[in-house]
Amino acid sequence: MTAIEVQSLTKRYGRFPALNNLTFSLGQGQVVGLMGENGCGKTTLLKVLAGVMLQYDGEVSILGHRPGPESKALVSFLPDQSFLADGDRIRRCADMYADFFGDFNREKFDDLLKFFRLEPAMKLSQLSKGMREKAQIALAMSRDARVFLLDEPISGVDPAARDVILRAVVRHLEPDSLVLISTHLISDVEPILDRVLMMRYGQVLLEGGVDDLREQHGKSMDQLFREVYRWSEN
Ligand SMILES: Nc1ncnc2c1ncn2[C@@H]1O[C@H](COP(=O)(O)OP(=O)(O)OP(=O)(O)O)[C@@H](O)[C@H]1O
Repeated sequence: MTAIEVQSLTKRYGRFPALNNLTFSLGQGQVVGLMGENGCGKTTLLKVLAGVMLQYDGEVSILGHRPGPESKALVSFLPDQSFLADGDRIRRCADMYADFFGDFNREKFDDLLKFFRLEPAMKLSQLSKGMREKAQIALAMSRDARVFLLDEPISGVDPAARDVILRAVVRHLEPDSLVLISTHLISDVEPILDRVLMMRYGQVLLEGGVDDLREQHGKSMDQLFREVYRWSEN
């Protein structure tokens, strides 16, 4: 079944189209890398899909729902900026998540905390950047959601932490879930990707299955990304 269907999506900030007649669809049961240069529209797209940005032109459907309360119940969104209050402890963040989201799964959360070697009593203000990213990923991935939208979940953390975070992303994934993960760290993310969606100027530049693209071009996604963007400049 199609998880995300986007047709002729345009989102303007003033007169500037951050998303420009964007069309694509993504099926369930895969991990998709959303890639592209700074400012190509990745965060804007994720915000529209997450239902936090409701003013746009075009058609967007998440498992058959327009972005809104019904789609939000099925979508777990990890924004690119920290959404947790510094003064809180991890335990309190989990309680708030459980209050807010009916599909919050405490067992998954406890497992992910252990996996990350984090303690419920830890205060957010005392966590390093990498530990904080881990706490946020643990919260976002502990929902029994159908679609996960992760905006740069491993930016600014060391390579070992990136690896652990990515393993956590796929740890409890249901076979029919879709994960859309935006990143500039392509070679780090590549091992968990089934598909890539490369964007430029608010449009799709290249889309395809990772195995097919590798076979077709004989290149890693990181190499392909560099090449595709070089071609499109000429
Ligand atoms: N609130 C805003 N007001 C005006 N312009 C905006 C706003 N948010 C984003 N933009 C512009 O829209 C375009 C797309 O921004 P967006 O943040 O979606 O890109 P991105 O691909 O996520 O970039 P990055 O890789 O740097 O995170 C950029 O040109 C940006 O300057």
